[in-house]
Order: sequence, then structure tokens, then C-alpha cells
Amino acid sequence: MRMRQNPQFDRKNCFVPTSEIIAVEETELNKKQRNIGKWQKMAKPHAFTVYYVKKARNHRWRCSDVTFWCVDEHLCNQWIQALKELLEMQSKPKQLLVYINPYGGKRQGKSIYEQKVAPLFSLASISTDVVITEHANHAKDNLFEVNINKYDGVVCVGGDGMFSEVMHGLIGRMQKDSGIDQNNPKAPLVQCNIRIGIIPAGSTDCICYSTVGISDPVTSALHIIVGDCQPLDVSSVHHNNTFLKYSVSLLGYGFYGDILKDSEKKRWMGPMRYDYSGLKTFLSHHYYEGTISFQPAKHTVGSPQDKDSCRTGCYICKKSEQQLSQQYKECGLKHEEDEEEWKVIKGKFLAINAVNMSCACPRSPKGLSPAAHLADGSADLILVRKCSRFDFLRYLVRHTNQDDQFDFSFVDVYRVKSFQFTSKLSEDNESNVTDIGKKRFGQFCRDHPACCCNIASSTWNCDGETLDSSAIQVRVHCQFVKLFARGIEENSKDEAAYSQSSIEQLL
Ligand SMILES: CCCCCCCCCCCCC/C=C/[C@@H](O)[C@H](CO)NC(=O)CCCCCCCCCCCCCCC
Ligand SMILES: Nc1ncnc2c1ncn2[C@@H]1O[C@H](COP(=O)(O)OP(=O)(O)OP(=O)(O)O)[C@@H](O)[C@H]1O
Ligand SMILES: [Ca+2]
Repeated sequence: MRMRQNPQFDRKNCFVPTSEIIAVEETELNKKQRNIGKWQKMAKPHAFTVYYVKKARNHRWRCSDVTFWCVDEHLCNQWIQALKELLEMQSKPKQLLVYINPYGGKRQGKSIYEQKVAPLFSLASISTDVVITEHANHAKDNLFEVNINKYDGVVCVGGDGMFSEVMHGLIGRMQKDSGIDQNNPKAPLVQCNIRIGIIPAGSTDCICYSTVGISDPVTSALHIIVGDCQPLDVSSVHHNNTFLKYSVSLLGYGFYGDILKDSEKKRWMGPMRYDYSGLKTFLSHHYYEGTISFQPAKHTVGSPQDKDSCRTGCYICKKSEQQLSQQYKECGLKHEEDEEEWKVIKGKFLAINAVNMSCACPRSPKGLSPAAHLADGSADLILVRKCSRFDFLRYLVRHTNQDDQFDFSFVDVYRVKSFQFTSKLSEDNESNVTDIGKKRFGQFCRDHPACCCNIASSTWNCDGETLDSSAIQVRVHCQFVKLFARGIEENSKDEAAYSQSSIEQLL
């Protein structure tokens, strides 16, 4: 058996884990091919091609191929058969349900899917049912109706908002089918085992970037094809006994809530709306008073100030999950919630950010909390207290460089498994404060008109959507949904290998 590789990546040896094979196909040889190099001596060559994942720089994946030639037709067929059987044994998807948001990000979802993703799915013999959404919540509502057992996964083409829709549809459907009331904040929710794939075509694409390491449709399509599986923590958000939303990336009050609220009016600007509203919100420099109470995540050994980040096969995520399920077996959820301590912090905050993952995205490649874990059953709660505009800018700039964004006296960070927030305004309302001026929405502190103290509430930004209540109760559910991803791979080896091959090419 002889081998000829795609000349673009020609190297002496090529090792491909069978889990990263995309497809195996018999190859029809034309006259020209038969006359290439050593193979021209073969009387009647037979060949098959293996399509596989080629890892490039910065976590980017591409489809490459290698063709094997031999004279013995039977041997060639045996190889094809054996490799196909090997592929069958892996948990690769065969049937997918695809939702495309044609209006997400730069409005290129449909063409991205048709040009870059569909040909790869067809090469990998994946059948698809494709729905192009016609309105917001189309995908979510549809997931309550479809025969979900028919599919090995659901793919969303769009941004974080589109992922959120699909996740709400799937989780909601699971609870409905099991008779679980999502409005009960302590209900033992049923896990969602059907994997979700994200083809990034949105404005932030934070969930894709934080779970794959790059926002690239081809890379994501290949993670789906090879059948990767990455569990994700999900936070449930309630207002008293009413279910509001689930969150996987950012729950942000103050700065990110205000950016979102302003940017929703500017959807026509596309992804640029966040920069415009970001600058505007930065200049307005509003801070908000409130009380935050939280239960520290004692089950995990990690800390938000760790230097190491969550990577493929993360040890901290595995350990934390084991620890939580052990605790659950021993004491049950009730004991855990009732007995453990709550910390209470009152203050004036520019931003309150709770993140279930790093929230890395092209705007901030290390994210809001670089050491947050994808699947450790905890969220990082970041409290940015009232500070000067200049200090807040210094804090923001550190999201874009290597400096530590938590190393400021006005920034505190905690790893938590649940938290609650009430704004000063709602506390005052609840205690029947009769000052009418205070109750008027949007009014600024009358005693200090220039002090930026906004006595109105901000709104919560929940994965890019605003919540209706400012008073919320949040609980993290460990590894509650699964993605077609594998977390961010340690890339030092990749980069070394890449530069080695680049050097070889130069020589
Ligand atoms: C000087 C430059 C500082 C740059 C600081 C950049 C920090 C960027 C951090 C991004 C964090 C994204 C978190 C992800 C949230 C998603 O669940 C959600 C849904 O897609 N996206 C947004 O809410 C969309 C959030 C979009 C946030 C954009 C923030 C832009 C801030 C601009 C501040 C300008 C200050 C300039 C002063 C001269
Ligand atoms: N056909 C449609 N028309 C209007 N809105 C839609 C349609 N399909 C989906 N949506 C809604 O559009 C919202 C935003 O979509 P999406 O997340 O894909 O893009 P984005 O907001 O630009 O990106 P990001 O969420 O990454 O910032 C989603 O919350 C979804 O509910
Ligand atoms: Ca987490």
C-alpha cells in the first residue's frame, strides 16, 4: 500500500487519530493521476482517500486528504471496509437538525452554511433537516414540536442568541416531557444529552470562541463531524418563583446590561453596535447600588485567579463534577442549599458579571474571567465597584492584554455555585419608601447631579438578552448541556509542529 498526501501539507509522516477521520472514499483514478510518480509502474492501481482533520495555527481546523494506492483491488476494499467500520464505532452524528438565523451578525448565516458547512456534512455522509428561521423564537418553539429522538444533534448557525434559543428549546422540551416545573428554582432538572453544535455567524460568538478557541465555521463543522463532546455548566435564573432564563456565558448587570439595552436599538449597525454602545456606556459611567449574596463553590479546587485555564480534558472540571455528584448522593440538593453559608455584599457597582465560562471572544481573547471553567459547576462572580472613569478604562484595557484584570482594589472576584441580587431601588420599594422622586425610572441622584449615581436599576444582560427583573436568583447546574466541541486544546505542540513544517517548507 502506497500513500500520496495532499501536496499542500506534504510531510514525510502523517499520523491521524482515527477519531479525527472525516470520511473514507474509494477513489476513481484518471489517466493523469495514474501517471504520477512512482504509481505509474503499477499495472492497474486501486485507491482510496482518507479525509481527515488537519490542525493549523490558533485552534483552526481544516479538512485535508491522503490517497492510498495499491494493485490489489481486494486489499484496497478490505482497507475501505475496515476504516468505515472503525468510523461507525465512534459517536459521530449521522442525522442533524440545523437552524439558520439569516439575520445574525453580518447576515451571512445562510451563505456560510451553504458554502462552508453543507459540503463537509455531505462528505461525512451526515443527513440534515435544515430550518431557516423566520422570526425570533422560531427555533425554540420548533424544538417543542419536532421528533427530537430522530436526531443525533442540533446545530445552530448564528450567534450566542441563536445558541441560547436552541438551548432553551432543548432544555425546556426535556423538562416538559418529564413533567418538571421550571418555575421551581429548586426543581431537580433533567439533563439534556442531545449535543448542540454552533456554527459561528453572530456578533460576539463568545460561546463558540470559549469552547473551541476560535470563531471559524469550518473548524466548528469539523468538531461536529468528528462527534466531539464538551459538557457545559448552565445557570438557571429566577425571579422569586418565576423562571426567567438559562445562561451559559455572561450574566451582566450595570456596564454590560446597559451596553446591551442601548445596542438593541441599533441592530441595523450589525456587530459594530456593541462598540458604539460600549463607548457610550463607558462615557455615561453609571453605577448602581444593590446587594449581592452568594454561596462560594467549595466543591472545586480551582480559583478565578489561577494562572492555568480550562483546557481539553480539564482535570478541575472532572474532579469538580465527581465531587458534586458525591455530595448529591450523600446529602441531596436540599441539604446542600440550606446548610451552606451565604456571603452578603452591599455596595455601589459599575458592573456585576457572573460568567460560567471565560467569555473569551475576538474582542477579548482571554475573556472576562480567563481561568473560569466550562464544566466545573461554578460561575465566577466579578464585582467592579464604583471607581473613576480612568480606573475603569484601565480595567477594560486589561481584557485585551496579558495583565491581570482582577489586580485592582475596586475589583473582587469569587467562584460561586449560586447567588442572588437585589437592587437598592427594589429594596427601597419593598420597604415602602415613599420618596416619589426615587421611584421614577431613570432619575439620577438629586443631591449630586454630576455624580453618575443612577438610582434607577440597570438591566441584566443574560447571554445577550435583557431580563425583565433586576432582582434575580441564580443557580449553576454542573455539566447540564453538551456541545459538539472539546474545549480549547493545549496549542503549544501544535504551534511547534506548525512552525517546524513552515521551516521545512522554507528549506
Ligand atoms: C479600550 C478597549 C477596551 C475593550 C474592552 C473589551 C472587553 C470586551 C469583553 C467582551 C465580553 C463579551 C462577553 C460576552 C457576552 C455575550 O454573552 C453577549 C451575547 O453575544 N454579548 C454581549 O453582550 C456583547 C457585549 C459586547 C461588549 C463590547 C464592549 C465594548 C467596550 C468598549 C469600551 C470602549 C471604551 C473606550 C474608551 C476610550
Ligand atoms: N429570522 C429571524 N428574524 C429575526 N430574529 C431572529 C431570527 N432568527 C433568530 N432571531 C433572533 O435573533 C437574535 C440574535 O441572533 P444571533 O445570536 O444569531 O446574532 P447576533 O445577536 O448578531 O450575535 P451574538 O448573539 O453573537 O451577539 C437571537 O436571539 C434570535 O432569537
Ligand atoms: Ca463553570
